[in-house]
Amino acid sequence: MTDDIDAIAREGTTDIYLMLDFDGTLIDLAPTPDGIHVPARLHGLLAGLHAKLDGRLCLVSGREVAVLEHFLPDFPGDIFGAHGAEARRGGTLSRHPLVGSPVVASVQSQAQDAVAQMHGVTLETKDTGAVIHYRAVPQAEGAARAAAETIAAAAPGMEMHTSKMAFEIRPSDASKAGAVHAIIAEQPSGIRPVVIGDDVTDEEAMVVANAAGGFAVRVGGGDTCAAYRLPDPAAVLALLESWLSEETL
Ligand SMILES: O=P(O)(O)OC[C@H]1O[C@H](O[C@H]2O[C@H](CO)[C@@H](O)[C@H](O)[C@H]2O)[C@H](O)[C@@H](O)[C@@H]1O
Repeated sequence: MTDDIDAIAREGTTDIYLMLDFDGTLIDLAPTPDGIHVPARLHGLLAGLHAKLDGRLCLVSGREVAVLEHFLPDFPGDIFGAHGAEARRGGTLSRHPLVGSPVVASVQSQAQDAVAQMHGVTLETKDTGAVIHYRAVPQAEGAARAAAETIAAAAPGMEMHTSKMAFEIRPSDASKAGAVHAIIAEQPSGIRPVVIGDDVTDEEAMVVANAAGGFAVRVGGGDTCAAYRLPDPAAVLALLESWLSEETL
């Protein structure tokens, strides 16, 4: 494991397919999901690198595709959203079969009732499920977890997943690993998948990238299967800038 940004940069861009997480990787975490700040230079950086990589750059995020389109309106690449339960590929959006279902509606309704009982805990709804956030009241973690587990256990086809100061109920067959598998299956041999992420939800994608001959970069702390580590999103942007400015032989 190394946190040497230069060592990662030397991996080069000639044969990589770059898969980027959003929160905590490209942008700093914030008190609320809507409270994030997107650095102005990120837009041009992603567009420039997408072009340099001949399109081999995508987002793989827990956020919904529509939310990512809101924060990154000019992003030209493919977007895997809602932990792989949604995908915008070549401009066409596909969504998990549970979107719009009574199952998801019931999950959201129960989650709304649950957070109403927990002071400071908030609800983020997605068309694929619900997220119970306790960042403002860390002492509510146990109650939030119990509520999310109970709701998920009663929802066919859904599971509870742990995120940063949050518990999400989402389709059990959706994952960031599935997104990486889909990309790899389309690429010619010799292209190395590269996953950069900060959370436990990114680790399953990193495992796939490693197994396919690529590599991963973990942002921040936590156990990881990644070969590299960077301290924060500022370092990730510096890496991307380094890759963008490298001379291709
Ligand atoms: O896969 P990601 O792109 O990293 O998205 C993961 C989740 O990110 C968001 O929640 C996290 O970031 C918030 C803003 O910084 C923070 O307030 C929250 O505590 C974090 O859990 C987003 O709200 C979720 O929907 C994403 O699944």
